[in-house]
Amino acid sequence: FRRMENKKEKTFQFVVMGGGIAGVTSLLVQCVCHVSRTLEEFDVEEQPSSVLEEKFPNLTIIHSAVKSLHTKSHCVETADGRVFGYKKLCICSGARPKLLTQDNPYVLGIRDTDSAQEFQKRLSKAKRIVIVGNGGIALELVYEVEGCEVIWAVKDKAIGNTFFDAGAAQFLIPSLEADKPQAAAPCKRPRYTTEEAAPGAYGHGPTDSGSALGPDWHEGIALRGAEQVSRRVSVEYQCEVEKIFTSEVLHKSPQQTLRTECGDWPVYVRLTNAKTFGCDFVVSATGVVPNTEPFLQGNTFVVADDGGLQVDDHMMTSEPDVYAAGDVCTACWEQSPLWQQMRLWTQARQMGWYAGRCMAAHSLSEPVELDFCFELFSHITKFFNYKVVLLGKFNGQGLGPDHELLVRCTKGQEYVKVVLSGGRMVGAVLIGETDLEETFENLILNQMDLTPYGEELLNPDIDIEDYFD
Ligand SMILES: Cc1cc2nc3c(=O)[nH]c(=O)nc-3n(C[C@H](O)[C@H](O)[C@H](O)COP(=O)(O)OP(=O)(O)OC[C@H]3O[C@@H](n4cnc5c(N)ncnc54)[C@H](O)[C@@H]3O)c2cc1C
Ligand SMILES: NC(=O)C1=CN([C@@H]2O[C@H](COP(=O)(O)OP(=O)(O)OC[C@H]3O[C@@H](n4cnc5c(N)ncnc54)[C@H](OP(=O)(O)O)[C@@H]3O)[C@@H](O)[C@H]2O)C=CC1
Repeated sequence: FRRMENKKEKTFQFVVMGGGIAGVTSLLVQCVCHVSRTLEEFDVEEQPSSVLEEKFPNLTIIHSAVKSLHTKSHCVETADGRVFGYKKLCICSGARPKLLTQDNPYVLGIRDTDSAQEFQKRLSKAKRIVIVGNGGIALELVYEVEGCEVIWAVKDKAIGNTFFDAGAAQFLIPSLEADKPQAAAPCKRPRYTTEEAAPGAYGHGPTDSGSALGPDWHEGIALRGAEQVSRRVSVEYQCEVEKIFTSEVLHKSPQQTLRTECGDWPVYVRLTNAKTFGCDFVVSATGVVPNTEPFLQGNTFVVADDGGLQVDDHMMTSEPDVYAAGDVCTACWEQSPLWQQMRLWTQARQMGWYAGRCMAAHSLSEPVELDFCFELFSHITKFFNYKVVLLGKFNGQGLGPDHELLVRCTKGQEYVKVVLSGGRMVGAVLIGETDLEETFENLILNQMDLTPYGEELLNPDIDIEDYFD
């Protein structure tokens, strides 16, 4: 304790750890709070750290990873050996890909600019890749990759299990078989990217990654393989990876026939459905693990089952004066029946913003209430070139059999699913230009009894927006 006390170079009121969206939002709240207590809005834009420091005289940016945290002496030690004290600390260290196997050069994960560039480089020489996983990254890649055969291995009966049900999957599947529309709509949202990190800025090991890519990351990046084909995806349902082995192993094994069957490839993937595919490399799009390692040793953080730092309704971890936000944390407060955590850009931003507000309020001994954004889960994204809006318990999460579904689907145009519980709307999946999101968001929030409307709720001839206005 005394040794760390003596090593402290400086003690800051607030220390935010991590330069992703959660960290940036959280620290800007600190800066904004010091400039004006009433300022509530700001834009996140990429700027050199010197410009930020000039704009916010109370801000110091340190380009070094945190290698250890000493909660008892309220200080962090950076990879370059410096020690900084804090009054309040917010951990925003994000997450990293949960790879199928570690240290296999043929198994890639995608997280930050570097890993995306590596993927792009390897893809440009590839004729066939295997993508494993059934969530966000896999959904984006199978649609975007061209000029390369894709084998997509999913554990489930339908595609996209983290975002929608089998009905929505069935609606989307034909888009995988059709050609991509030529003139893609231009990206309207600003993309969130990072500057190249200074060499060694993030140390080694799990912390040497940059910030997560986030929405629209593949806009403007050519995801093209070495073949002259357009998109060619084969989905292998209800299977997992049994084994990944290289051609050297194959040469030594008695399974010579396998080589004749599968062709000559640098790496082979054996699936639990007994099929083996040779490929140039494997993309492990199998979720994330929160980056907590450097902070756990010597401290007594309560860690959730998914590996995240548990936080309460003030974004506080179990350690005094330590907050956490974004992918690194797990929301463990009593949640609104219409919200759930998913490791998403929007939630990282909301958590960062709210954590910043809580830190400022606690320092000023002011009360702070759980932010309204945690009342209702909402996510807007794009899959297979369709706008996708997810609201509330969009997949009936945690509702058991006690819920009812209403579905409206027009092939190639829209898929609308409403989840009702006790006659009230608790969730919705809207795919395509449905224009229903605002009305449904209101209906979910006001919990109006919709029993009298029955299936008319999704009658396309009724202007529902007008009706409930
Ligand atoms: C390919 C891809 C596409 C995505 N697309 C979408 C999408 O379309 N929509 C959506 O909502 N979400 C999307 N996401 C998820 C979203 O990007 C993340 O949920 C979000 O960016 C997490 O933000 P964060 O700030 O918590 O973590 P991160 O962005 O991971 O930032 C963590 C930061 O902490 C730093 N760090 C780590 N360890 C240390 C340490 N010891 N010391 C100091 N710094 C450290 C890292 O270098 C990094 O800067 C996508 C993710 C990926 C990978
Ligand atoms: N447009 C968007 O909103 C996007 C969001 N993201 C976010 O980025 C992060 C990383 O994306 P991603 O890696 O796709 O993670 P996701 O959590 O979205 O999906 C991971 C998928 O991999 C499956 N899986 C896990 N382990 C295995 C295994 N051993 N074998 C086979 N399948 C497995 C999971 O199944 P199960 O669920 O059954 O465990 C799940 O289907 C996520 O937080 C995601 O939400 C990424 C891209 C786009």
